Amino acid sequence: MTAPAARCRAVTKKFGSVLALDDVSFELKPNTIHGLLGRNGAGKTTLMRVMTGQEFLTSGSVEVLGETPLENAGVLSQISFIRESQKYPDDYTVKHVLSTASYLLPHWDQNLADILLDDFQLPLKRKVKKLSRGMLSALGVIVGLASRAPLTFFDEPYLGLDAVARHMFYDRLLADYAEHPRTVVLSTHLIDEVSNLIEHVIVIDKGRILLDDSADNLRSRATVVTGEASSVAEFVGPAPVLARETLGTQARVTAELSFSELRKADAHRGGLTVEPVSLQQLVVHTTTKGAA
Ligand SMILES: Nc1ncnc2c1ncn2[C@@H]1O[C@H](COP(=O)(O)OP(=O)(O)OP(=O)(O)O)[C@@H](O)[C@H]1O
Repeated sequence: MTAPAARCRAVTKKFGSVLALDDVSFELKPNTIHGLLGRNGAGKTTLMRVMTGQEFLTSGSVEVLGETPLENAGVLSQISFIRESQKYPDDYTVKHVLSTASYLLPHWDQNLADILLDDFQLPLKRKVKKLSRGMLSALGVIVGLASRAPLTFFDEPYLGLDAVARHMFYDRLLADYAEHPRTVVLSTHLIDEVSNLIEHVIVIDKGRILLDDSADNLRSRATVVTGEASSVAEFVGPAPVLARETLGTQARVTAELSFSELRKADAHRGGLTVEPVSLQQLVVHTTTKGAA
């Protein structure tokens, strides 16, 4: 079995009386794009800070690439952590940021950085403090991608990016990842946008892991059934219902039924349509249930 890229064991992190992480245990799979999903304040950033050696733990242990990340220059040089609130020295230009990153990150690819600079049309000589919000996010995205770090964390990297730029980020990430597989953690609230990108899903709520499974497994957990209400009810049977909408005699029900070809054929005979549940629906349902 291949070693995990990182592993948290019973990690608890308290900030005074705030329990940000509560007995968290999970692994990051090597060469996999993970979605780290959860509501505001769920603990996503804290989890990434813990894994990148920026926070001391209250209890538990973290291993990254087989070692502790805390004050471990060797491990930290293999990690790229991109977040919106990144601070740069006051007089830094875009060029300074890129040359510092190229110096600190041994897997840096300048050719990729140049292509991305052109894609996102970032002015090399402009001071970072004069960049627009979207340009600042684009700079983070460029550093994160061109670093080609074996372990790359993107903490909501899209803030301020318009839809075209966000999709450019997703496309470039996917294309570069296909050629240079690595472990990626993407924390985002835009679940629908990234659902084709994410291979493994981790959902955190109030500092606890609620879901930790492959995106394919999750999608097959539930099915959306649409059609005449009584036929839908008959088809769904006793399966737990996650969501229900009705419009006149029509119903659209999301139920814990695995999505299969067999069910699809049955549904068609009954004049119903069936679709796999979307990741977003599943995450919303899981976190609302967790909050209840
Ligand atoms: N340095 C800190 N001091 C005190 N409390 C903190 C600190 N950092 C985080 N917290 C608290 O820990 C909890 C988790 O915060 P965290 O930033 O990890 O959430 P998040 O999932 O990243 O949220 P968002 O999606 O809103 O960015 C929150 O209640 C937050 O207020």
